[in-house]
Parts: sequence; C-alpha cells; structure tokens
Amino acid sequence: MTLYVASLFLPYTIDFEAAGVRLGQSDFDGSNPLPASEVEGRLAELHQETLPKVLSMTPGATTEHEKIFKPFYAPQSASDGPNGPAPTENPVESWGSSRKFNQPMSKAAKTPDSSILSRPGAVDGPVDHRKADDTDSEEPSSPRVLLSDVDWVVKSAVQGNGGLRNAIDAAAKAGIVDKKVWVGTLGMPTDSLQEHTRNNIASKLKEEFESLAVFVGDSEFEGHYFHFCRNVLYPAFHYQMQESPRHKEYDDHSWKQYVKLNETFAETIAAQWKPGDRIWIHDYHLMLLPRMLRDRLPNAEIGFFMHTAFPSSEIFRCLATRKTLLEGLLGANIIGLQTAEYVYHFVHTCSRILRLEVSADSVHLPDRLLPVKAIPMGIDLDLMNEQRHLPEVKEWVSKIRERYEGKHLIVARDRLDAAGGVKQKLLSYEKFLKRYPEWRDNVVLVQVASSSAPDLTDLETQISKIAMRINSKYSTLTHQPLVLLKQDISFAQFLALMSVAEIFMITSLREGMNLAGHDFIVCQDGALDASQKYGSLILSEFTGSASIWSGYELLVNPWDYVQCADAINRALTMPAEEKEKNWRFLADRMAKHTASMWCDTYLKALRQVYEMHSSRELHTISSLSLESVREKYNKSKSHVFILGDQAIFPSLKEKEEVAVSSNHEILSALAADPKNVVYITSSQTPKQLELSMGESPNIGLIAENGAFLREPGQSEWQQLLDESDTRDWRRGIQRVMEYFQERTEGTSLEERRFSLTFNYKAAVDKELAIRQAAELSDQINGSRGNVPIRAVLSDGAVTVEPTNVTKATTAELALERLSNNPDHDSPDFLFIAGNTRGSETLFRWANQLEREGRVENVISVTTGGTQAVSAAATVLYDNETLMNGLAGLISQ
Ligand SMILES: O=P(O)(O)OC[C@H]1O[C@H](O[C@H]2O[C@H](CO)[C@@H](O)[C@H](O)[C@H]2O)[C@H](O)[C@@H](O)[C@@H]1O
Ligand SMILES: O=c1ccn([C@@H]2O[C@H](COP(=O)(O)OP(=O)(O)O)[C@@H](O)[C@H]2O)c(=O)[nH]1
Repeated sequence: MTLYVASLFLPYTIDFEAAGVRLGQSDFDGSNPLPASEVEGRLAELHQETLPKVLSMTPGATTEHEKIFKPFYAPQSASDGPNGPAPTENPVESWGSSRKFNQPMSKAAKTPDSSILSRPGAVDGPVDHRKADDTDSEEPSSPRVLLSDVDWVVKSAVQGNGGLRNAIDAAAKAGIVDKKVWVGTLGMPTDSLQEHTRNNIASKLKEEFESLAVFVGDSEFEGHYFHFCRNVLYPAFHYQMQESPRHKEYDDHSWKQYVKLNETFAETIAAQWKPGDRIWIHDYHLMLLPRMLRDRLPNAEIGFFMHTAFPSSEIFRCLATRKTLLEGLLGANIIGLQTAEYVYHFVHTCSRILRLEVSADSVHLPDRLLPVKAIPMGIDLDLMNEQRHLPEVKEWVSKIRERYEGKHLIVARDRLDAAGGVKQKLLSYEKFLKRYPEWRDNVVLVQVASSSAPDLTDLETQISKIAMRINSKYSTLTHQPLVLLKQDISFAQFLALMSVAEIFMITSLREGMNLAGHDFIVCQDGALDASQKYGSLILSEFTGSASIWSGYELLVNPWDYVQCADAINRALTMPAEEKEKNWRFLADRMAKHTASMWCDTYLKALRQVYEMHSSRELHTISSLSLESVREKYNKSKSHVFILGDQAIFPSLKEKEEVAVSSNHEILSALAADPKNVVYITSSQTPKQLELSMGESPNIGLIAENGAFLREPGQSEWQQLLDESDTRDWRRGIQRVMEYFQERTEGTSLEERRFSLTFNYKAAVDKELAIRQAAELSDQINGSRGNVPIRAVLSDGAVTVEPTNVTKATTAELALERLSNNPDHDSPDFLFIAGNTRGSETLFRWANQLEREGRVENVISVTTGGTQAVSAAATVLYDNETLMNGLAGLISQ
C-alpha cells in the first residue's frame, strides 16, 4: 500500500552540470560532436551569470553591518546533496533562472499581454510545438540538444513546501507512513529536455527517490503557477484580492492552464494507483485534483490539506472560478485546514456558493458527509535540533554575536509581498524608535525579505523609502537601527540569527500557519548560545500559528503600529522569569502540534472517514435477509419494533390508500402479539401523527423527532422537552426566520412546540429561495455556539430542532422502561426501520446497543429514501418487501 503525496513541487530537482559534459559524445546526428567549450559556453549563458554575488546595502545604511551575511545562492555545502535540508529559495527566482542550479530556461510562449505578467526568464516568440524527441531539425547549439549531452544529477530542491517535506519525513521515521511516493513537478522548465532525458530522470526519481515526476509544458506551468496561483489565488486567500478587469484575458488563459496542470497530475497518479493505495493532496495549487481523481478512481482514499489560509466567503465569492474550485475539493474524503477559523470559512463558503447543507465541521454532500477538520501543522523538533547544531550554524552564531555585541537584536524573515506585512513591521519599528528613544542606540532590526514577484516594485519602493527614513533619522556613525536584506540568506544563517536574537517578529497580514515562529522557539532554549535564551516571539494574530497559542501576551494586530511598538518595548523590558514563562507556554503548546503528530492525526482521520464512506454507501450495505429476521424473531422472547412513519407509509397519496390501510393492519396485528412492542417515529406533531395513524391504541408513538412519547396502550402524551429548554433560542431564531421569510415571496414559517421550520417549496423565485435557505441554515449553524440546536436544510425547508432530545434518546427511554418492567421480559430483539435523517440517529444508537451487547438481536434497515449514506446495517429498497417481511413474522 503506497501513500501518494501530491504537492506542486517535488522535494527534488535536476542540476545539469556543465562540468560533467561528456566530451565528444554528442549523439546529435551521429557525427561532429560539439566541442566541450561551446557546450559549456552555452550552458553558462543559460545559467545567468549576471547575478549579484553580495547583498545590496540597506537603504539609508550608515554602517556595513549587513555585509557579514551571504546571499543564499552563494555556493554552500550543507544542502548540495539530494538529501539536504528543505527549501528556502524563492521559486519565482528559481524558475528558469536558478541561482543555484544549472537548469534550462523556460520555453513558454509569450502570454497574451506581456504587461500583465512580467516573469523573469520569459522567452519571447511562439511555443515550440515540435515533438520532444524531434531534435533532428534543431540547431546543434539549441538548449535541447545541449541538454541531451550533459550529465545531470538529482539535487534537493530549493523550492516547495519545506514544512510538508519535513513532516512527511518525520512521519516516515516514526513509522506513521510506510511506503510513500512524492508526486510533483521538478520546479524547472522542461520543454527543452528531450523525451529520453525526461524518461531517464523519471526512472531515476522513481527508483531511487520515491518520486513520481509530473511533466507539464513550460507555458502551462507558468500560467498555472506564476499567474493563476501567485497572482489570483494566493493574494485572494491572503486578503490581497487584486483588481481583475486588467487581468481578465490573462485570467481566462491561466485558468485553463491551472485546469490542465491539475489534469496532468490526475493522469499521472491514476496511471500508478492500485487498490489500497492512498492519495494525499496538498495546497492551493491542486484544488481541482481531488474531483479529477475521484472521477477516475471512484473508490480511492483521497485526502486534501490546505496549507495556506482559507478566506472568508466574502472574498472567495469574488473568484470567477469559485464553484469549480470548491467542487474540485469536494472530491476528497476529508478536507484538512490549519485552523478552526479556516474551517468555518470553508463550510460557510460551500453553503453560500454551492448551496450545500453544512454543519460546523462538515459539508453534507448528496452521497456522503464530508468532514472538514482543523489540523494545525507543526515542525519536526528532532530535525530542527539536528540542523541548528551543524558546525556552519555555530560559526554563524559567533560571527553574528561578535558583530552585534552589546545590541538588542530583533530578527524577521518574510516573503516580500503584501501579505507578508514587512511594510507594517517597518512602520511599527519606526513608531517604536519614536516612542521609546532610550532604545534608539542599541536595538537593531534585521529584516530578511526575499523578493516575491517581479511586479511588486511599488511595494518594494515603499519599503525602501521607509527603511531609508528610519536609517537616516535614527542612525549614528556607529549604529544602524535597521538592516534590510532584500535577498534570502541561507537556512544556516537564519538559524544562527534566530539563536542570537532577543525578539523574533512576525507581522503577516494573513498567513496559513508560519512555522518560522516555531523554529524560533526551539532556537531559544539557550543550547547554542547560553547568553541568549527565552527570547520573545511577537506574532501577528492573523497567522494560523496564533491559533495554537491563543492567550499568548505578545499576539499583535499588525495594522496597529502602536500596539506592535509597545510589544517590542514590552519584550525588551520583560523580567527574565516572565520571558521564561512565556517561552514555556509556547513550547508546551507547540509540543502538542509537531509535524509527525500532524501527519498521524490527518492520516488517521482520513482512514476513519474513508472506511465509513466505503462501507456505508447504500450500494455497499447488504440487503436485509428476511429469513434471518425470522430466525432471530423466533428464537427471542421479547421483541421491540421502532419504525419510521416514512418507511412504513412512504406515500399517503389517495391512490395508494389500499396499501396504506393494509400496512395499518399489519402493524396492528404485530402490536397485538403480547411479545411485541411497536413504536412509530415521526417528525410530525403528536396531533398530526395520531391523525395519520388512525385508531391504533396498541402502537406506541414518538412525535416531533423524540420530543413527545405516547406509550402503547395509553392515550396521554409525555413531553420530554421542557418549553423553557427552547426559551434561549426560540425567539431569536424566529426573528431570523421572519427576516428571511419577509424577503422571500411565497415562503412560510411553521412553528411546532420544539422546532421551527422555514418552508420554501412554494417560493415564487425558486433560485432566490434556495440561496436564502442555504444562507439561513448557515447563519444559524454558524452562530449557535453551545445552544443544543441545529438547522437542517432539506429539500424545500430549513428546520431548526433540538439536538439534546432526539428519536434515539426517546427510544432509549422506552427501551429502558421495558427492561426495568418486572411484568415484561427484557427485550432481546430490536428491529429498527427508517429512511430519513432522523432515523440515522436511531441506527447509530442501534449500532451502539449491539456493540455493547445490550440487546442480543439487533436489526437495522434503511429503505433508502433521500439518504444515500446510512448507518443502518442493512438496506431494503422496496417498502412492500419490508411490510411483507413484517407480515410474515405474525403469520408463521
Ligand atoms: O510559494 P507558494 O508556492 O505560493 O506556496 C505558498 C507557501 O507554501 C508553504 O507554506 C504554506 O504551508 C506552510 C506549512 O503548512 C504554512 O506554514 C504557511 O503559512 C503556508 O503558506 C511553503 O512553506 C511556503 O514557502 C510557500 O511560500
Ligand atoms: O532549509 C530549510 C528551510 C526550511 N526548513 C523548515 O521548513 C519549514 C517551513 O519553512 P517555510 O519558511 O516555508 O514555512 P513557513 O514559515 O512559511 O511556514 C520550517 O519549519 C523550517 O524549519 C528546513 O528544515 N530547512
């Protein structure tokens, strides 16, 4: 059994080593091998030699502090092998112009309007549609011919989700994941590769690196990733929705590429998948993949986890492709998100946009219940401890410590995009220096800000201006309060910085999780630098990480510059014991959310849901054997029948009156046997139920979904809920319903003692009514808090009903009474039939009785109805067969 882990980028990529060119072995047309110098020369061009070798100075710099740092792409040893640490380099920078690896440039077609998307390394001119192996017609110096001649090696990728990679590795080490296969792209342009090169790469990755390479065209990748993911989805998910009209043409174009890339993933996985294999899809790049796989592999176990934030439905509804994106996700067996807030947004969005019934943690699909769970990601503590003890990190610790001797160091590292909140941080820092002049000469903020997208020059300019202002105003000849590194640094330098820093500051405006904060906590145990421990984390409340640390005193609103400035001052002046207390609080909470626990929790939840889904779909439930019912009935002494009115009288239409009356006769005869006790359950009021049951004193009745019970042989109803139980919610719910009813012509409200119903079957505008009903049920379920009620959206109605008294709780009461009745044998045969959502509570109760062995013979049967999934043990689609079966028991 294999676990396929699908994520846009594989943890590996390919480096074409110019130094490894096979001299004179060019197989281009079989003769005239290319001279090695020419090959190397061309590859050097491809490699973009023009990149800077040192970090540029901070705007307004007065000292040379930053010069001790090295840009990330400088040659380094630790991560050179394929098993090096997880990625840090910015993907935008790497694609087709990697600073670290020798890789082909992109051959993507120029897109509709170059002003819309100006990515680095784009090649003008038409797409090369020639077949991948058709190099005969190419110039000997073309990149494809050259690349077929050089050696390549697999390297650890510098892009992708480092947290995910670490988590899966940690889970594998802990034995949580057995056989796994990564599925993803190489994160580099591949159009230039010949087919045989691609095949060789794919085989090597498969055989030696547990990886399934997905090859997509360069244009496709660029449209998918650089435009649709990074310019449309990512900003929207992080509340930085961009104006669309200018992008419209390009949006359409890149959406097609988004679809195409997801399809290529689906085909690649479907071709390998075998029964028993599991598929775990990651992040917003692959939102269509669950549905595409479900269509191809209806019985597969498919999970989806969203690593980024999930926005409010107010934002999500602005996306032109909102429906398709959501439907894509709903193909999974379970959806995982980082926080309870994102879960809320997700289910609310499904209700609003797809008009699906939802509850706080699930979406009700026609054929199954889709759980939506908050499972926050964490880090691998062991790996972090290993990484920070590497000699390289220790060297950096000494260098940085020496350089910043006597200073209080604040450290930060973010992607330089709007959501990263670097601008807000610098403004807060400026405010801090203004409000607390005593710190001006001895505090330094080192902000690492790796450039994100090429079209963010506006933001970069603004940030540079603020940096310039800070440094020109508050610097002295020997002190520079802000070091702004506008390039990434190596992970070793970052770990060293986190180990010597007094404060780590995260001011993201929105961020799925942010694991760097977790890394900082580990680095602050003083193991590496005894003189610095228990430093303070200042953390934006808009990160997912804030959810696991709720109540922590230094959570800030990044838009509140005064609060952030005060938080810096507080962190600098906090007594040592308070710092330690805070640190322990963060470390303890974090220890409950490690990377391997995240995998374990998610995969267990996926397995549980999958088993339920695959065993409970009606077509997979076995049919009720009347023969075995008879056998159990005959060998037992005391029988209880609990029958749903809809299963017994599926239709009360006139033409079926004959059938109705014959069913009445069967029930009466069944109840007449002293060994039998019969109850009919219903959502109807006691009055309505009595009316439809006619004269049947021997039959017990359970009305209003369990709120009322009339025991067999009695005429009095017992009320099992108290009016005061509904006092808390009734008036409020009624007002909300009235609001909707007044605005939706043709709808009506129906009041029962313990439930309220908004009926919209007769609405004038059906479309509007469906929207309103979804909105109503969503509003109620979203705001009910601890009140024991739920809104149930069904075809034509929204009903709000209690959850503390149900058909099952009332059936339990009836059963208990029978068991405790000295004049009655304790029931040893329980038969439950039903076909509505309310009957499901009875089936679950029956399953529990059976598990606990409280009743010897338990039979539960659904007759389908509108339910496509059921907790019942057996199914009978035909009501007549059920009635005949019951009739058969008494006529023996
Ligand atoms: O750069 P992208 O391809 O757009 O991907 C976005 C980021 O994905 C990963 O971060 C996300 O997952 C992290 C772990 O669950 C979470 O902490 C973070 O908040 C998410 O955004 C990846 O680690 C980042 O490098 C990517 O930028
Ligand atoms: O070379 C690296 C870079 C990152 N990471 C880890 O990968 C995780 C995710 O890093 P990233 O910056 O992508 O995550 P974010 O902070 O956005 O959650 C962090 O826990 C890092 O410790 C790593 O182990 N090696």
